[in-house]
Amino acid sequence: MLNKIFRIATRQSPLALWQAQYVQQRLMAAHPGVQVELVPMVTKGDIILDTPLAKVGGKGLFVKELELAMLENRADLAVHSMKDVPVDFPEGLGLVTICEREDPRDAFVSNLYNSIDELPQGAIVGTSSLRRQCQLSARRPDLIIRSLRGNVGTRLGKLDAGEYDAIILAAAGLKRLNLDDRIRQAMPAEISLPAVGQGAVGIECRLDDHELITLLQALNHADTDVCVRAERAMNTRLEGGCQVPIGSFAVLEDNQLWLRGLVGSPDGHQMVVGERRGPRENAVQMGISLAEELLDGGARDILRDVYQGQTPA
Ligand SMILES: NCc1[nH]cc(CCC(=O)O)c1CC(=O)O
Repeated sequence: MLNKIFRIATRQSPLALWQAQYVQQRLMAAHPGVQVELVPMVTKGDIILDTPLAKVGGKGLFVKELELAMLENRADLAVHSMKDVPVDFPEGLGLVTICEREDPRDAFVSNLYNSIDELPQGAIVGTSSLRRQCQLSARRPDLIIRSLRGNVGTRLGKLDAGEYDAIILAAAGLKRLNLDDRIRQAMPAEISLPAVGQGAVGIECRLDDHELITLLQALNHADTDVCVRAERAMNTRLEGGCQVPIGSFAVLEDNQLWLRGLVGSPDGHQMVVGERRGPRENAVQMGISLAEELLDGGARDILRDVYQGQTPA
């Protein structure tokens, strides 16, 4: 029996707290005697709420403060939605565990309509995700996409106040917060290819904390881990930040990995898609080769347009 306290740095949105408490409970249940505390923090991403994320420096805004706390030994681990974790980590920190994935799909949420296809001409849909906007507009060019930020409760509040006819949220967040009944349509990957890592929770810590890393292995979910690795490998090879609509989604079927990828323009006019099937051992290689196929198939031009001249190799 270990008598040790580990500290989880966490944001304070209901979803972030749910995820931190989930890891806290699972870690204590797996290792009797281990104590786990939460260290609640405020990040820049929580403060800047009025601007689309792509414009204020991206998803890293939600993790920097948590990473600093670990580097300065004010906390030992951080729990992230894998979707929000940038591809690079600061020196000394790394992603050591990926927990079992919740529903990876995007959820169509509305008080009036049951699916995107039911929306009337010119309906207003709330999302600040370029990936969701791209795929919605490709299917329904008539829709008006309006920005939507804030935590899950805030976004639902804006829908209920009548600011939108429908909004798109991650099914995983709604399910974790017991808001499943708000989901009108869990959108299949064919309609909305999810974001890299969507629905999965990952754990970051100091790479020299061998004791913690060993304890965390009990929470790792091998199948989710391999899927998210393939998705992240694709994203890394694309060198796409969050200014580009990118979807990447892997599933396992009898130990065969099926990885699908998408790069598009925000208006949905351009969309490059591809897929790979192969043994799970090849997850990372499949992600890289799919990214290269997408780049050659038009994604390089889309990325170039977005970044104006900074061509990925
Ligand atoms: N970008 C914010 C964010 N990060 C993770 C989730 C949901 C849970 C998940 O994907 O793990 C959400 C909300 C949303 O996209 O609706």
